[in-house]
Amino acid sequence: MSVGTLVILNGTTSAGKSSTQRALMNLADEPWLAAGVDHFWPFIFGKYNGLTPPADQGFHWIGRSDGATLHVDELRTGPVGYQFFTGIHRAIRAFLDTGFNVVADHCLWDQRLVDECAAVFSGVDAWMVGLHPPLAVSEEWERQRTDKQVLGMSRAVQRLIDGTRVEYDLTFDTSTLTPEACAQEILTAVRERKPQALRPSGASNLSAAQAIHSK
Ligand SMILES: Nc1ncnc2c1ncn2[C@@H]1O[C@H](COP(=O)(O)OP(=O)(O)OP(=O)(O)O)[C@@H](O)[C@H]1O
Repeated sequence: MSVGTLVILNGTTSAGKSSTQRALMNLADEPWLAAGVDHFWPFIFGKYNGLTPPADQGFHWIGRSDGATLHVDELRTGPVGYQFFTGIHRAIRAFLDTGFNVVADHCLWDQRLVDECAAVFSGVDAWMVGLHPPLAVSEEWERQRTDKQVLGMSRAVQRLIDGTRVEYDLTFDTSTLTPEACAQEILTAVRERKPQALRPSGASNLSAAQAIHSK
């Protein structure tokens, strides 16, 4: 059985990742699974994700809640948060190993996550796709959302992503393209060439890969 292809859609919150993911699944001739952060988030949703302990061990949002809306200034990831991401990456790898193609929404807000993806998805055709509308646009989409009452998250996560050394096979300004146009271009690239951006870049990556494969 051959290993499936992976498309990682990396971008801040309200960047258009889920919209592009849905479009890709609809446009593709073969099955693609949506398996990304949004889908696994309910696994940890609760006290390890929020403003107060024990969220400092998971996903610690620095900010305030005024009851209806969470105002976020900063995000910090604790050991439980990193462990959770490792589980997500390995679960995606398990789907790929069954032969499924996977399109994963992700917020690679830490170089450690980028390096871990390079290790876990070693040997997979893994496309790194950046979805980057101007921050003012993702903040406007954030304000308009009815499914989340959170402000400031888009800016906080964008700042973290900007601090990584992630490289991309493709990038899109989702403020100027429809999700369908982005998805079509990704599917064409997947058909016609090989991805190159996600690769181990140092000794720490090698040791991460060795650690994973020796388990
Ligand atoms: N190209 C676009 N044009 C107009 N609105 C868009 C576009 N892409 C996304 N949006 C809007 O922005 C909001 C967030 O989109 P989406 O859920 O796809 O983003 P996301 O990156 O997956 O966000 P999150 O990480 O918070 O789940 C939605 O209300 C969506 O309708």
